[in-house]
Amino acid sequence: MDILIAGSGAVGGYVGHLLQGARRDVTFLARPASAQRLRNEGLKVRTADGTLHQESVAVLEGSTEEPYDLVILAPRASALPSVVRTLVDNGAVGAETRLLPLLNGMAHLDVLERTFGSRRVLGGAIRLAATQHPDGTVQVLAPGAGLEIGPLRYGDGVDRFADELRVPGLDVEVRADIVTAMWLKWVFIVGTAVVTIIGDGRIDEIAATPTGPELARAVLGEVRGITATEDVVLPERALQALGSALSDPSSRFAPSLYRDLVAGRPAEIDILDDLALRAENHNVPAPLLNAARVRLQVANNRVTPRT
Ligand SMILES: NC(=O)C1=CN([C@@H]2O[C@H](COP(=O)(O)OP(=O)(O)OC[C@H]3O[C@@H](n4cnc5c(N)ncnc54)[C@H](OP(=O)(O)O)[C@@H]3O)[C@@H](O)[C@H]2O)C=CC1
Ligand SMILES: CC(C)(CO)C(=O)C(=O)O
Repeated sequence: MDILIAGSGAVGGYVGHLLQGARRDVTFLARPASAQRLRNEGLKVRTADGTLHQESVAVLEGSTEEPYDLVILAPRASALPSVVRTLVDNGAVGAETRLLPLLNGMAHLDVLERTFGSRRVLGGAIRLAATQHPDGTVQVLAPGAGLEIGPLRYGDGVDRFADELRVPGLDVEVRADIVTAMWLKWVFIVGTAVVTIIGDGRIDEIAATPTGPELARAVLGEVRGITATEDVVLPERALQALGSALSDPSSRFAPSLYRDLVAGRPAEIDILDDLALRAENHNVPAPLLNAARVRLQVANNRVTPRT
């Protein structure tokens, strides 16, 4: 199966490394500077045990003669439009190609379905903690990666792709309710981001303060209020688990949005913006979500000044 991975950053790079390690046929779609670096230096991945893996990888140049069987999308939300344009222009997506987006959030699904048609788009959510250093090295921060994949509107062939992606290091689960799984992952990242951005610390540090648990409860309340107006039913058990995760005194967790904020890197604020927009559209108050957005936007404006 020919697999194209669009984006060679933390997610795309690590998934590509795992797939290539299991001899899957992987090619990267990258912007010119990253493509050049991949060709010159190979893909560099430092796994959670500290080992640096450096391996040569195939990089797509120009257009392709044959469409790919599977295109894995791993850019940040802001880069999706340019990735989509490239995929349309270079012929990588054919009638039988399936697209598997691994972005956080849900907004990308509309873009992909509108551009490529619903039949080609699968649902996906990846759990991993990784980041990309300025020299291109993908740094895996914690061992283990889990991928949930499932049909969005059309169920044909998901198992075939799941089997291809089931490689050592990537725990793949097929979910009939992938939309719910994607929502749960989204509210997990939003909830943990709002708590850690406002509290300015890891979950355990915030939980240890007198009013940390109250902040966690208030954030959960906001998330409940927003999701209650959406076309998705999130299981009560899962929402309770989110509540526990937001106030777990033993959790050293901080999501990538907070890690980026602390490291002075541009953070993927779109993940919060999309949920805030849904709240606004349904007149649901979201003061904590909006407070976190202010802090993140101010920080983003400093590192990526508007032109
Ligand atoms: N990091 C994590 O632990 C997790 C992230 N996610 C989600 O996965 C998505 C990707 O995140 P992450 O991997 O961290 O982001 P990174 O910033 O590490 O990687 C994004 C990659 O996309 C590339 N890119 C940008 N524009 C294009 C383009 N036009 N064509 C091809 N490639 C392009 C960038 O290349 P360039 O070097 O040229 O800028 C970069 O390599 C996000 O939605 C994130 O929320 C989900 C789970 C965990
Ligand atoms: C929540 C988590 C760690 C799951 O992979 C994530 O997506 C992120 O921090 O960006």
